[in-house]
Amino acid sequence: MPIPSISLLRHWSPIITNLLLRHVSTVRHRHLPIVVFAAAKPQQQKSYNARKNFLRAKQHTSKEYSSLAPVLSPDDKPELTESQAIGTVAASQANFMRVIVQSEPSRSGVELLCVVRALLKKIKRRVLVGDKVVVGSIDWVDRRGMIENVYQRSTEILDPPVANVDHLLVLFSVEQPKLEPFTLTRFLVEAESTQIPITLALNKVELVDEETLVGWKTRLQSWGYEPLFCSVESKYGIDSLASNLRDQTTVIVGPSGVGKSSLINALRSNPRASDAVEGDNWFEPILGSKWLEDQRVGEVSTRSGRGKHTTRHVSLLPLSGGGYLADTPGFNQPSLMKVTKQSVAQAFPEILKMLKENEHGKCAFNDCLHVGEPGCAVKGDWERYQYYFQLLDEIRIREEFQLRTFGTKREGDVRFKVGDMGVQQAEPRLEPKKHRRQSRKKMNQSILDDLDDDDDDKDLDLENDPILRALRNENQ
Ligand SMILES: Nc1nc2c(ncn2[C@@H]2O[C@H](COP(=O)(O)OP(=O)(O)OP(=O)(O)O)[C@@H](O)[C@H]2O)c(=O)[nH]1
Ligand SMILES: [Zn+2]
Repeated sequence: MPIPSISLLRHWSPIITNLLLRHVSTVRHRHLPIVVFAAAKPQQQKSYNARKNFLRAKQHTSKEYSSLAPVLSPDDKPELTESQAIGTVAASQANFMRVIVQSEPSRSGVELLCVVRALLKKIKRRVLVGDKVVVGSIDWVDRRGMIENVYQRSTEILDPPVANVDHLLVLFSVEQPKLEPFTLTRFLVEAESTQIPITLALNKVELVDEETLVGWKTRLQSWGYEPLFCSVESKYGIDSLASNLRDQTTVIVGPSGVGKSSLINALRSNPRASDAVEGDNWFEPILGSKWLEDQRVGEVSTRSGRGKHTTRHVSLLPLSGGGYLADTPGFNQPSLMKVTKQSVAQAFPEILKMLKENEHGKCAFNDCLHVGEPGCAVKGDWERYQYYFQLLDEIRIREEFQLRTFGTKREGDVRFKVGDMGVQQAEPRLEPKKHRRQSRKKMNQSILDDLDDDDDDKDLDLENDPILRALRNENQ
């Protein structure tokens, strides 16, 4: 069984270049404009940068999985050979992925350093941290393997790119920095728009008196949230947070300085959670693996001053009690890119409650924006109504700008790409479906043709391979 090695990367590069060239010429052929944000007026550019690509999550529908990117369904249990295993991608670095797999027969977790199968790259199937994958060609001694296939994702957030996140922890501090209700609302609206379950926690509670905390609790309850209080400093509330995160993949979201890194470290060294040491989530790391080390709280200021162009590595840190925590506290500026004028109301529990309690269960107009239309079920006597107005206005301005610039206001119609050096680009989606199918057919064929030359696919059962079968089927 060959061990995937760095020499494989050399082998892939002409294929990838070839694909890139093919892609570029397709775009040119259609005379479609590629709009680059840098070309916007300074003011527009600024507001767009500020709204940069934050926490956009996709809830996948089966439609989004074309046969060009076939995935294993969550219930698939492929028969595994001795050199295959199923695992979770815990970190990605350059061309390697660190995958934690269950090794047979001991069933304990083992870290493997993996490359991604060339075919997956060719069909542009991105493997993300958090993905559940099938690893093959495993060398159990050298801890090497190759990612052969990916399972369907339940969710996908894009900044940082993590698959299968099933919990968002929105963390703020009561003081240092002071809890600011509008900023908190922005983060909550962004988090709600992903439709991933949320926990709201307030840190640094040892800095304020009991009365202040009770005040916040009542206030946040009226917003529809049940906040958890904690202090990394005094260890207050860390145990209940730990049990809240158990067995889930959690991303911590919150402004700079509230204590996200500190909390991650505290949770990972929590003695209560470590009762389960060498239990559920224990695995054997590769000697010298650095990605598992503690978050440096000292790195805070460097991180908050992090340039847009810096590459960020995301890793999922296993919690000893079970579950994972994403280690990139990267969400400092909610962009609200995924939120539309019509959907922003869905992110306010107060509005949802008023609609539910209304005798008709809705407003008189289906497209009611709840800004005083006749027959509107949303009444004005609630604290965050002004914030709702403010956000609605901001989103309206963005949608109008998109309409002028891209000829579409739906975020889903514009693709955002982080190009070289992190420059953000947007381009309209390629519209004509027929054309797309045509070129996809050609691409499928060229992938099938290319396969004969691929060393790393030689060991696979090409006849029965699910990905290849799907490509062939589509071309029939
Ligand atoms: N008083 C007090 N300070 C805390 C507490 N938790 C964290 N801190 C301090 O708050 C500062 C910021 O903490 P970090 O964990 O780096 O904050 P962060 O949210 O990761 O910040 P960014 O990395 O900039 O997003 C550090 O000086 C911590 O020591 C707490 O419970 N009480
Ligand atoms: Zn209404």
